[in-house]
Amino acid sequence: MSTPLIAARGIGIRLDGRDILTDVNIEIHPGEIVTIVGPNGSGKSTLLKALIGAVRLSAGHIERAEGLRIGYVPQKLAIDASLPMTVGRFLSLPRRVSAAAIAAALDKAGVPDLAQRQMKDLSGGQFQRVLLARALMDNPQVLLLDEPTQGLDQPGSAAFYRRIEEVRTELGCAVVMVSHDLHVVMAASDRVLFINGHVCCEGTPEIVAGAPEYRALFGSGTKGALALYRHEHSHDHDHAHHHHEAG
Ligand SMILES: Nc1ncnc2c1ncn2[C@@H]1O[C@H](COP(=O)(O)OP(=O)(O)OP(=O)(O)O)[C@@H](O)[C@H]1O
Repeated sequence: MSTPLIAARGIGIRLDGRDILTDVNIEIHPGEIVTIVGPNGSGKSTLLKALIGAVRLSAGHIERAEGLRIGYVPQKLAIDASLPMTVGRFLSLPRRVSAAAIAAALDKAGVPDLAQRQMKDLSGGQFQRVLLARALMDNPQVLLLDEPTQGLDQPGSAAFYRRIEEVRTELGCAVVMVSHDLHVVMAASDRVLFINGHVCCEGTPEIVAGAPEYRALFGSGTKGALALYRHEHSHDHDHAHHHHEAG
């Protein structure tokens, strides 16, 4: 197996005296799509932030490939509606980039014509695409997305995930995302990590969807959707899957 781009080894995170994550191990390999699922408050966003190095660990460590380029789409980004700012300007923050680089990033995000538009006038779906464009600016080897389709309707989020798969194919980047859109995500992921303060189970979407921990929480309703959306990948994955004791 390839050398991981990011590897978390036995990490723990304690915030305000509470253990949020305990003994989490995760490896991200080039080109794979990994989805993190779990109930509200289970530590998904915290895990993503830890992977980019934005949260202090209370145990374990994280290894990143040297010079690793990371793109990150945060869960929330509030922009003051009274502040006039074009999409192009937004993509030029915090450091100035060329108009060509802006156009290329918007193109990759699937919204080539938005550069002159005002940020405050964008629809929810367009806004998410602009955040994606920003994350793609530096041609990342790993793209991390925290609930990127919240607020989008079903066709909107399906289109977003299709774009993510295309970006993965075009750039060859790994994708790590947190999502509640279980149907679509389970179908588009190579590997799923179900967390609830620790890794409850992980493996292919089929393995996780069939795991008792997953079914207890989300039911078995994704089965039909999986069959519907699941498609053949042109490359092989030989990731081992593990079950961990919950609790
Ligand atoms: N800065 C912080 N200080 C203290 N507690 C925090 C902090 N950030 C997050 N938490 C707590 O950590 C737990 C995990 O939060 P996190 O946002 O990672 O969950 P999540 O799985 O992403 O949830 P959701 O699905 O609701 O977005 C929550 O109980 C949250 O209140």
